[in-house]
Amino acid sequence: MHMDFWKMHGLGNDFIMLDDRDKTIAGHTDYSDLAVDVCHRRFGIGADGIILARHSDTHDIRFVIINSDGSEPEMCGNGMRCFAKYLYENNILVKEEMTVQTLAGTVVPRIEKKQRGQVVSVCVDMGVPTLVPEQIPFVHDGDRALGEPIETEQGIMSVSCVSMGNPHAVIFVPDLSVVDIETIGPLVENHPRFPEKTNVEFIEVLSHTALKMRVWERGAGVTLACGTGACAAVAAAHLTERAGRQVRVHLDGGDLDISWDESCGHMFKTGPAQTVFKGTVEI
Ligand SMILES: N[C@@H](CCC[C@H](N)C(=O)O)C(=O)O
Repeated sequence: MHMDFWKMHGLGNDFIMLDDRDKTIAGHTDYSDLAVDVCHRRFGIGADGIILARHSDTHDIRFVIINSDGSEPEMCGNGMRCFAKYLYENNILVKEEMTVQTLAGTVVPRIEKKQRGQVVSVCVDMGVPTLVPEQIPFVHDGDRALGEPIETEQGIMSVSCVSMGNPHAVIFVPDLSVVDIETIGPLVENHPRFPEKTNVEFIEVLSHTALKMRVWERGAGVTLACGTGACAAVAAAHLTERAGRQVRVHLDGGDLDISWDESCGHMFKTGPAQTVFKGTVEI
């Protein structure tokens, strides 16, 4: 079977976008195996994950993401901006604002900027960050979520556990350039206190309005950016009085603007979405 795809990225966090509204891909392959195969950087197309557009009975559309290791997370912030652009430019959903069903609940991307009919920037209502144990699977030591000490073979570190629908462990560091992400990232991701594993964000606070972040993603390893992670980092930074509510997060792949609305409690994330190439692959 031939499968059409768009290869897209949001700040270098890259995805293979698939239109699976009629579930034509099902029956031809297992989705988890498909993700592992096509995301492979040498034997496949290469990506951090695949994203499927599916029919929804309750929302404009349903969003499904599968990490490059075949696991299915609840949400993806950078992928959501690509998703809105993919739907809009493919005439699947020509709406400036759309309601999207995800495993993390309803997410609302709004197309911010277009150039010559093409979407270049999207603002996503990412919902409300939470620290409650039911939302962020973490074996709590007491009732803290911020600055929780966990022990790894690299020593004791303080993690702030934030859910954006998917789990995040935010670690504040004085100097990001000396952090060994490839070693510490997987130790925290797979730490027994995170029964569903976790994404791990390393944050250097630059000012009250700017954070520098590098990320180790659950199911994908080091990526150039993570949208849900940037929101989790701003939540943790604000709640610990390290930052305000309007913050620019500098990532390896570029910048995201995060705004945490005080009245509704929602986080809004604005950034670019880009198409790399379009193609067809045999599965
Ligand atoms: N890169 C994404 C997050 C993708 C899912 C994550 N790896 C997980 O397993 O939760 C983002 O931009 O949010």
